Amino acid sequence: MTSLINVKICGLTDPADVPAALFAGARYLGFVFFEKSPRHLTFGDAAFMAATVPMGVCKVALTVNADNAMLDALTEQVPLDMLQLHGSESPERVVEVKARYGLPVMKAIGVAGPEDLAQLDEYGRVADQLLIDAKPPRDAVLPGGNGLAFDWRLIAGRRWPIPWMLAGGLTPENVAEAIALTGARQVDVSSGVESSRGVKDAQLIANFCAAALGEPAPFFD
Ligand SMILES: O=C(O)c1ccccc1N[C@@H]1O[C@H](COP(=O)(O)O)[C@@H](O)[C@H]1O
Repeated sequence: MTSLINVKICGLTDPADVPAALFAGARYLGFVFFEKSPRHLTFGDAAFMAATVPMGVCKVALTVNADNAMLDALTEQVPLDMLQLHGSESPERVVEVKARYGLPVMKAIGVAGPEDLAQLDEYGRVADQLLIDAKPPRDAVLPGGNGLAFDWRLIAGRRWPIPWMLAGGLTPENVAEAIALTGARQVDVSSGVESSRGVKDAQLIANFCAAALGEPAPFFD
């Protein structure tokens, strides 16, 4: 039976992370292009990993306030299926990026309180998907990928104009509850499937996907 939940494993750093995520059932793989991140990839390393991803699995490039020169080089050198904009890109910039690269755009929105929810409708008019993440602390180096959750009750029962993903502090232990509470059909994880910062763990990836998909987790010896 096909599961109704799509999982994105974000921040792959090792070529072995690709088969680990595919075997676990991930439908989206995220590659980070942000130098301050421990998951940052060179275009060459990302192209090598992306070449091993079968058709039908979405290869997502995560960027933060990237300019056209950076995105030109990225899209020329790495085969991609989607751009994830995880900075303070305006709705106008989302429109511009979509038109310039011809790729679907997923806009990340940081949520901490009810005052952050108005942007969901605004970006819902221009993006192809929304990614709802915890708003980073004021002094955070990274605008995401911090392993922080937000109060999921803020978005429970919401009507969404376009497809969306839930992210932020998800783990194998809490993802089923997060799905049940928010009604998310897509979930995104980075820190929660790492053995140390920036290092993905095949068992944790399998546990996360199994928990999201409502299946028993395989055990790797
Ligand atoms: O993962 C990163 O290093 C990163 C860097 C800059 C912006 C976003 C980043 N990650 C995204 O944040 C979500 C949530 O991460 P976490 O599970 O809470 O660690 C992640 O899935 C990425 O989409």
